Amino acid sequence: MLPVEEKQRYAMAPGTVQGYGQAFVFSEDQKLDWCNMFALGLEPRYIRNPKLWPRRPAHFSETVETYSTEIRKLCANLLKYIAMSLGLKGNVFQEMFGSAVQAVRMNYYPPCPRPDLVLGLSPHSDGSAITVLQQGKGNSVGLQIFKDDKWVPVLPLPNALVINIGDTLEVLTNGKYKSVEHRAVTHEDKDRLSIVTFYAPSYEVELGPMAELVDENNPCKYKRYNHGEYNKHYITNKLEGKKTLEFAKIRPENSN
Ligand SMILES: O=C(O)CCC(=O)C(=O)O
Ligand SMILES: [Fe+2]
Repeated sequence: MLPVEEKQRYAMAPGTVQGYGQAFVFSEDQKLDWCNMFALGLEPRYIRNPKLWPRRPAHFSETVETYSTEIRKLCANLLKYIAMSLGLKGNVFQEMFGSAVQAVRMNYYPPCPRPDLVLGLSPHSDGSAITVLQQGKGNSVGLQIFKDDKWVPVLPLPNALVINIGDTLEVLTNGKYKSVEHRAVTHEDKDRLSIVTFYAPSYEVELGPMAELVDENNPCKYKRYNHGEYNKHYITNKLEGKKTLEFAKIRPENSN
């Protein structure tokens, strides 16, 4: 691990999400999560901030590059099969997304003397279409998903990736695929690392439920919006369950 002074060179500027630090902090009295994040935008190239790419360890950038190229292919493939599972053409998401946005976040959760008092990462759904999450080898259980009104632990399996559905896919599929609310808890004497890739449409794309998935039995639940605006809304609000998806919801009072 790099010394803290070196990590500070890559510090996350307030209101941004790239670099080292804690994202989603908006007030002095907000209870902070027990987590150090390091995040980098990867694709399209213009979202990269080269000043935030650490020079040490020597192979860091190359490793991130190789890993991300493979994960990008995986995301494109998963979306192809998700499209087919909905009876749609395999390439619909690829065509719709344009140059897909890809970012990586490494979350480090140090051991926490009072896991009962503080979360590693507050409950949220991801704003992405899909998220690929890798948990450190031999890590303790930290990730939990909210299912049937309960927090359910996601056991780390050796050599397995966790795939989470994000808000964008919920909107596009008009709720057929639902984004998963999740959080991370801490451990009294074990640390934990997760490496998380977010894959989403290009910022200039206009999104809304796909026409093929809307009919009289499945009325349109979400409005059309610009993905860049949604992303801005997402990163300028604290993590709070699936609250960010409210942005896209058609409210009963203006649904007709
Ligand atoms: O550390 C984890 O397992 C959860 C990370 C996560 O949900 C995120 O980075 O969005
Ligand atoms: Fe997440």
